Amino acid sequence: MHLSDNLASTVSVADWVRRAPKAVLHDHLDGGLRPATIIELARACGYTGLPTEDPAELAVWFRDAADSGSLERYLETFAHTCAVMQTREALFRVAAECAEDLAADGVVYAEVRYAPEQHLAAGLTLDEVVDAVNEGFREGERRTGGRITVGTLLTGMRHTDRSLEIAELTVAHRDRGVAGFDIAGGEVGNPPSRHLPAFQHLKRHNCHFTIHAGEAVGAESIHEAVQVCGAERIGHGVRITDDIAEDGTLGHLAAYVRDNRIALEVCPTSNLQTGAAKDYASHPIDQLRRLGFRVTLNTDNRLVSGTTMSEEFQHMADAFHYGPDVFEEFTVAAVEAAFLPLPERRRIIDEIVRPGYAAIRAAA
Ligand SMILES: O=c1[nH]cnc2c1ncn2[C@H]1C[C@H](O)[C@@H](CO)O1
Ligand SMILES: [Zn+2]
Repeated sequence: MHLSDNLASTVSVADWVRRAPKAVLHDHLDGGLRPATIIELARACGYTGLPTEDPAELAVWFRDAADSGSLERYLETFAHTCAVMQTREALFRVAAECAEDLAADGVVYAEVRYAPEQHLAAGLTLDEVVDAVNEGFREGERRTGGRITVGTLLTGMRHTDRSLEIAELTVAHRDRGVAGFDIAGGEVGNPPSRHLPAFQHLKRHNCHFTIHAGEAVGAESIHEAVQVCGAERIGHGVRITDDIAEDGTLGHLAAYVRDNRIALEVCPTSNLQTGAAKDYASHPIDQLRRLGFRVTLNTDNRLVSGTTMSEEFQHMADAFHYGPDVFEEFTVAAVEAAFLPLPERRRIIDEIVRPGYAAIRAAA
């Protein structure tokens, strides 16, 4: 009986969830390719390392390989996607398809990130990589009839030493498709303060940035990201719970993050795979939103985590019985924290997000 009850609620939620306007701030370009595209691109560039040439099997392979409880193992799967994203044509195609796939899932605003330094193996320059991805996104937006707006975040990898260069690249391409900067990769042993010159450069040029922190390492990593480096948002950030007592009392860091409205880019399915959370029902997202944190809901990596924005909504609806009001709250929070000019954020909220949820409530 329970099973069929669940099924009934799943079907009805899925229907309106897909139509609901969504915003994603944390989605990796190289973690969200279509499996069939990877296979075609691998053939075109002569990459022979794929574990299978069947698209359905490949999708399952990524999700399973990433589902190890370890961030380091999760990250190993990106060797396959990056291997086939080394030419202008491949980057253009992957970006265009990314915009199409997000729009088909009801995403109206997206910030998609990738590490330009990982796409130089066939001879492209950093500028050529950025131009190819931006042109692909413009093409994808056109194909969807303008239903989605996509900005990019340029990621520096925390285990390499190119972050200042990538920060300079971000400044050079700002206002031309690049919305900001990020630091990603293995967190253990690579604290954000290693990349201080990059953050100082961005600050000097009034550029936006977010930092992956509080995923594999606890509150001290979030402290560095916010207080030493000056992050405006935190990628994941779920381990801020280290600084929250069982009775909900906030420590000074947690209070600072909440009271300064620093957005948490929460990615529940990814957290389950990397071991940052045990299961959906005990995921801290619900506690954090109840405590007043600026919580946004995200995919992280649609292929690698085997998810979509609609599926993340669905998991949260199943775990916490959320309805349209909470999803509207997450979406408004995301657009408010977007690396966009304020009037543009307000326009998306007032003209797209609010009316979209009003229509869903009216139809219920
Ligand atoms: O959740 C993540 N944590 C840290 N690094 C990540 C995560 N998801 C993807 N990455 C890495 C792997 C990609 O190659 C890189 C740039 O998108 O960012
Ligand atoms: Zn990420």
